[in-house]
Amino acid sequence: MKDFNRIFPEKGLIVSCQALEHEPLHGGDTITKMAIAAIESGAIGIRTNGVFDIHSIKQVVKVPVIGLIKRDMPGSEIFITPTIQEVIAIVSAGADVVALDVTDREGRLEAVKPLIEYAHSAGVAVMADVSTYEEGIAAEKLGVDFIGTTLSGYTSYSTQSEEPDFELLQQLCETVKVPVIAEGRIWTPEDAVRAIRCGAANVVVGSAITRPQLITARYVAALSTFFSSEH
Ligand SMILES: CC(=O)N[C@H](C=O)[C@@H](O)[C@H](O)[C@H](O)COP(=O)(O)O
Repeated sequence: MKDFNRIFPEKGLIVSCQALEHEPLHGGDTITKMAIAAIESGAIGIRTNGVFDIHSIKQVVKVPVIGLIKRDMPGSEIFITPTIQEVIAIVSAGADVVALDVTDREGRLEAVKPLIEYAHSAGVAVMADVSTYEEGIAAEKLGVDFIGTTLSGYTSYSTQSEEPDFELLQQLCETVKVPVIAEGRIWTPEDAVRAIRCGAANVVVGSAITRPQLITARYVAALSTFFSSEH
């Protein structure tokens, strides 16, 4: 088990900087610049996807980087760091923490064991992205270093909501010994503070800071609602 306090000695904001191929900010050094901007403003860590961005961000920031690789596997719903190949690539790219899916789908709770072992053998911590309380408990038993509420709302059987899953966060914080990271649909500074009040060790914010297309869409939707209600 890694020493969480050594990786993130202070509580604070981790900014998720990610753009998949179909997203407008994908490519070049855009995501690295996002990460630099986040760090300049006080973020204590970065979460990012893919070997290129992990490696490039590690060259220019001193804060810990949580790395993941999203990969579509035919016939599978497991998307975040599905196999050991991705773990090896994330470790080689220099990430301080590997994030991976620890959901109760497709026998994953068994299949993920060698992925966790590999990261630990390389001296790299593991963040378990879970969607339910039971998965969080299972993740702790598997020896992960911290647990994120990342996948709540993204499995068919988890709570579906537009809001962050504060209930899951609170339940996990009250039960597990490993630090719990609040992640998923945190859109306001108030949400972030509420997450810390629930007992979160840190808060990951992604789209609300680094996906301008989604930020823009929220403003456009609010204005459209207003204009349509005028008539
Ligand atoms: C479900 C999934 O694939 N989540 C991904 C995990 O890395 C990212 O796309 C999210 O941006 C990240 O979890 C932060 O969440 P939010 O963008 O809601 O602040």
